[in-house]
Amino acid sequence: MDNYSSTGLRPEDWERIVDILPDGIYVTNARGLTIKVNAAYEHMTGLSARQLVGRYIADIVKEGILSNSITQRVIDKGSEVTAEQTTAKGKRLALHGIPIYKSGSIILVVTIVKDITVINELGKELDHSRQIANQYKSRLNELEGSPRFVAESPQFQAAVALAHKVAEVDSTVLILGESGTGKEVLAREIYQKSYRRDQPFLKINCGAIPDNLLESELFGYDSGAFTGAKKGGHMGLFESASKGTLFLDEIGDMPLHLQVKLLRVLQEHTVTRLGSTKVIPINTRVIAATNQDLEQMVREKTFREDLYYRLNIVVIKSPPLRERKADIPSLIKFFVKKLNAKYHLNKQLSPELISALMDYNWPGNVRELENIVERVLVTSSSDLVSVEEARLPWQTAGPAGALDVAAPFEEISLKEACERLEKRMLLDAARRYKTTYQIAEALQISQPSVSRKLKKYRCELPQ
Ligand SMILES: Nc1ncnc2c1ncn2[C@@H]1O[C@H](COP(=O)(O)OP(=O)(O)OP(=O)(O)O)[C@@H](O)[C@H]1O
Repeated sequence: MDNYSSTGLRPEDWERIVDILPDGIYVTNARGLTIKVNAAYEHMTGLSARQLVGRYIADIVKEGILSNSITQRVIDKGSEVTAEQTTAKGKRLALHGIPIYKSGSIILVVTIVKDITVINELGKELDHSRQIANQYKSRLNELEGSPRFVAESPQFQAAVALAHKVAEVDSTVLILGESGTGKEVLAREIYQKSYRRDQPFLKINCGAIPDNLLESELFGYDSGAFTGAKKGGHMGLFESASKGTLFLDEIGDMPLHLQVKLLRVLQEHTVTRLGSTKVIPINTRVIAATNQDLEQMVREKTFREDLYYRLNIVVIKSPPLRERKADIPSLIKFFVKKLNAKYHLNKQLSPELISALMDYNWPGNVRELENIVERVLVTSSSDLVSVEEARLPWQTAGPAGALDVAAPFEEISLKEACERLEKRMLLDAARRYKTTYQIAEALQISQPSVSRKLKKYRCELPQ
């Protein structure tokens, strides 16, 4: 019993089925003699079965009826071949030629033809719409007069100018500065001004995730690289950000063994997934940032010297807010506008409050200012918030025994006031920095004085 009779279908039924398929079908024997073309093929190419069936494909091409033959290539190669062609009427066709074997020899070649004109057009339209959307987005930002950040002081303007300059080239950039000074803002600005702005910007905080996870996040892994590895593997951030930009925040926290791998990626522009030997070329721009003293870390051998020199080519310094107070009023305006919109408020800070904010030395930099403005806006009841209503943390006695400037002067001695202020500043710095050397630098006193004072006030550095 053959297949036809077992399914109850006769050869002419198969012919009909082939003719109602939406894809074009072109069938030849092993020597290229055309056996069958279906109706969809005729429709797509404008050729009739009569012109083709019973004729050798080589002759059809010779006569210029078909421009080239995928069938011939399948016969020559002995395996599947795919190609794209444009017809005389401008239709875009995708062709897939498949050899059918019997006892080790080709008996038939079947070519499936799909009309991809519409898909191509849609793809082009989508790209075009995306481009227009992006243009409108940036135009809208300009028109709304909503800059992405504030750069009023000459110090921060210089950092932004350098960011714009290096945006044009692909070099690796290192951004240095205390926490909360706007290192990420600068990294995003480099990206926004680069030709990579329509590609991804990915960010990872090297200090925030465990070492083994950081490794697979950055470099990816192959299936079977370790127990629990995802089937099919996992693309790392270097690969995902290819053509785009990868921002490596807190680079100083990257463990030494990963620093070696990072250096290799930066030098060779290739990445090798964990558990694999395949070398994958990448085109990822790297921007790194840290608030740590990398030079000191190199001396202490916790940061690789070769990587440091590789990263140290273009360095942008993000200055602390206390060194660029000219930015404070504009930053306040910027945050007030943003937060008013976010919380549907219509509040302003009084000139006295703004001047009190100007007087503070901002150990937590712009992030601290942003947080305080938010707290002041959401906790106050008046539309014009006064200094008293704002209850700024450094002006009210906190649990750490902060100096209460609102308290009547006669209640405490000058010595006590100085000590309270000293303790408060020291506690603040101890929360922010990891070593007594960093605290000394921030407070501009010697390291032995820091150690002595920490002991005096029984402060301990976080482990
Ligand atoms: N010049 C600026 N204009 C407007 N907002 C700013 C500016 N600089 C910083 N900010 C805001 O302050 C906050 C902290 O900035 P950012 O995250 O860039 O600092 P950072 O130096 O990268 O901090 P960290 O070292 O802790 O990662 C963010 O919310 C950011 O939007």
